[in-house]
Amino acid sequence: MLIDGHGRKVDYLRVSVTERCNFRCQYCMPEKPFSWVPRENLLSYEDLFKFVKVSIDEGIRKVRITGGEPLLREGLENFVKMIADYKSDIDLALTTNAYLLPKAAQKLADAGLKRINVSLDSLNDEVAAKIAQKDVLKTVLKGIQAASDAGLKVKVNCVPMKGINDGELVEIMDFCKEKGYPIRYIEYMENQHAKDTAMGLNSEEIQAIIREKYNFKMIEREGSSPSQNYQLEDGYVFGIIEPHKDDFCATCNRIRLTASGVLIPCLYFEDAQSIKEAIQSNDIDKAAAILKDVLANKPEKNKWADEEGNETSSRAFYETGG
Ligand SMILES: Nc1nc2c(ncn2[C@@H]2O[C@H](COP(=O)(O)OP(=O)(O)OP(=O)(O)O)[C@@H](O)[C@H]2O)c(=O)[nH]1
Ligand SMILES: C[S@@+](CC[C@H](N)C(=O)[O-])C[C@H]1O[C@@H](n2cnc3c(N)ncnc32)[C@H](O)[C@@H]1O
Ligand code: SF4
Ligand code: SF4
Repeated sequence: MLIDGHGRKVDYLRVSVTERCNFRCQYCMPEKPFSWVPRENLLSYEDLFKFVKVSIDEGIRKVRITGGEPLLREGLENFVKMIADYKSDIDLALTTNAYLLPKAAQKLADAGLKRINVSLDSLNDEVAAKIAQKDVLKTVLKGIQAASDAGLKVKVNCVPMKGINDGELVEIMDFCKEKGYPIRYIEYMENQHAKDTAMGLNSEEIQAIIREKYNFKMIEREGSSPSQNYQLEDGYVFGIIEPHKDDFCATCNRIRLTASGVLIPCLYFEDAQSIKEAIQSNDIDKAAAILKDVLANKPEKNKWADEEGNETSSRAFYETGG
């Protein structure tokens, strides 16, 4: 079992396979980042898998593949298969913008992927294009349907932004409700890579908008998910990811590995250590020791809602995988 320096059990590894992306979401990477990690600095799938194996052996029970846009990296289904074949009862999932799912969904399901979380910020062509800075909506909707048709369990992520998509939060929920997908609204997290004008809605503001149409109550959190869940009177469950709440980090069970082998203890903080050399020299004991050291130094919480005001993170979401 893996326990961090604050006594929290850590059983969830998020692995970013690339920082590149085919979208430029305003809240994540509005301009093309000026220096992508060169391809030769990326860990191969075999090396990423070696670390996933170490983590599973040490107590990780949930692995999420993310990015950048993970489907941009060729052969992702091979990586999925390596993990699924190693331990079939791992909660293995993917977070994607869905654009490349029409072709990839069935291959991923065949390789052993169980579920998928997709980003859907708007159901309006122009608004979706404004957020992603590309005409994406039709293909995204096809991708989500392809995932569902391939038997993957789908959840939808939506980042509400003031003056951009806040007028359609209920409509997006109704779409998800009809399709049977749980939706989670994510509070925008301040960071230095987002568009300067980006402004998110907090949980209370999101709830007030939903309450204009639906009554709902707060319910228990589901397993190790970061989402606080709420239930409508007809039983439909939606979630809000509320990192600005004081107790959000109290139940943190997550650690992140980047595509170049940097192990990041927290989405928010700078401190991180590389497992690249240990993995590439097959020094498994050293990789396990780095994992434990990073966990021992995992910070207690973020400072997005510090007393002195929101503190902005220099961490890029496209690099850490969100
Ligand atoms: N601050 C913070 N935000 C997080 C954390 N984990 C997830 N999030 C936010 O929630 C977003 C959605 O997460 P997903 O990639 O869908 O994964 P998940 O919510 O853990 O997935 P489930 O297991 O299906 O609940 C992330 O991209 C982040 O924006 C966390 O540890 N800290
Ligand atoms: C970094 S993306 C990577 C996976 C994939 N490209 C996608 O968009 O689903 C993972 C998640 O991070 C979320 N995200 C990115 N920037 C964010 C921000 N500033 N605040 C809150 N969530 C953010 C996205 O909405 C998405 O759900
Ligand atoms: S949120 Fe995902 S899709 Fe949007 S720019 Fe970031 S990595 Fe790309
Ligand atoms: S901000 Fe850091 S400590 Fe808090 S939940 Fe996210 S990863 Fe965990």
